[in-house]
Amino acid sequence: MSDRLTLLRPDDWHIHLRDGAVLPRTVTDAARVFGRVIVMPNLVPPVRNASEAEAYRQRIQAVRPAASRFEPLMAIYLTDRTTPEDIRAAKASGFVHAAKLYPAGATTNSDSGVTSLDNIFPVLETMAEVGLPLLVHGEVTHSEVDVFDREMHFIGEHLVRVVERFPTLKVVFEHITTRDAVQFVEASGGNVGATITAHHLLYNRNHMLVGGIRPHFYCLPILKRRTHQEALLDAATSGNPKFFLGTDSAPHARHAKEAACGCAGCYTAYAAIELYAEAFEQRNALEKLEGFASHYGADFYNMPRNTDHITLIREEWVAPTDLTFGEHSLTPLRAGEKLRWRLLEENT
Ligand SMILES: NC(=O)N[C@@H](CC(=O)O)C(=O)O
Ligand SMILES: [Zn+2]
Ligand SMILES: [Zn+2]
Repeated sequence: MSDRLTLLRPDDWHIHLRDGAVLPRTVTDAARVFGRVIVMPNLVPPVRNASEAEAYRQRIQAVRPAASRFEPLMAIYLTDRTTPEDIRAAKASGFVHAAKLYPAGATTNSDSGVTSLDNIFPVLETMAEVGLPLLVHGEVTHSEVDVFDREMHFIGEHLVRVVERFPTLKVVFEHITTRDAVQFVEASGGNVGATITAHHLLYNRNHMLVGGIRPHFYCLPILKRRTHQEALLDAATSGNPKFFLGTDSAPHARHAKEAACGCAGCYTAYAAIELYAEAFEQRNALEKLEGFASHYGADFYNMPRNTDHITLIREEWVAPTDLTFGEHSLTPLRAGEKLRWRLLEENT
């Protein structure tokens, strides 16, 4: 097997760059490899419309590494008060590429999210009409539903209805974590796709809970049992273009994760493509990585694929234990452990 892997430059279709003092960290790490990223809008307050997205985009562009062609693709955050006019303005902006549905209370900074899907049906109608994809954090929020079952319940309770009612709406089921989600996406039309994170391909809930509770593996949707991890690996390495790369790299300062009530989110942007390469290699499917990482997302969003390349070499290195994160520090996923692939910095 080759020790060198050259890929068309990948894109990340789901990332959290945050804001303010931590932007140099998140943007520099993402721009190392990714040509374009879909920037999640769950700031406080959220990015709700084209003008807020434009201001945020400028803050991101201001910290791009010199000479970088890194392009942030913006998404707006749907609330109960989003209007069809907001959608039309977002589409007309040319830099907003999606709208994100956070069920209120489902995850980090989702308090302003949608309380009932029926509230946004006129908005979804307009999105279908103008061709703005819907990105979904697919978990129900009722307290009586077990946290491990929240994604599965979301499919039957909400997603089936949305896909039936708006058959031309493009929908991305974000950061899927279950076999149920894989099967739903496989069975749906070509307008329905899904992103898969590196951490859900590499880990299951045992990694988080056996031998001690490990807060840096805690994210939402939460890591599931191994059989679900296997279903995600099957989907990602299948060559089915409905499944594509979205890291969900979601940094929180170390003190906010190593706490009595720790935040959800794993930081993978510093080594994202290297982690995906490990997952694909475990399946002897490295030849499927380029489609997943560099072709299918762009195709789904009707954007041109990138034209330049990156190269990974098989060479072990040790992940940092500590990254600067504004005035705080950050523990990345895999901190202090070996990684099997390394990015060759000069590109081909
Ligand atoms: N994935 C996470 O665990 N957290 C994300 C929010 C999200 O994508 O749900 C975050 O913003 O921290
Ligand atoms: Zn989410
Ligand atoms: Zn996310």
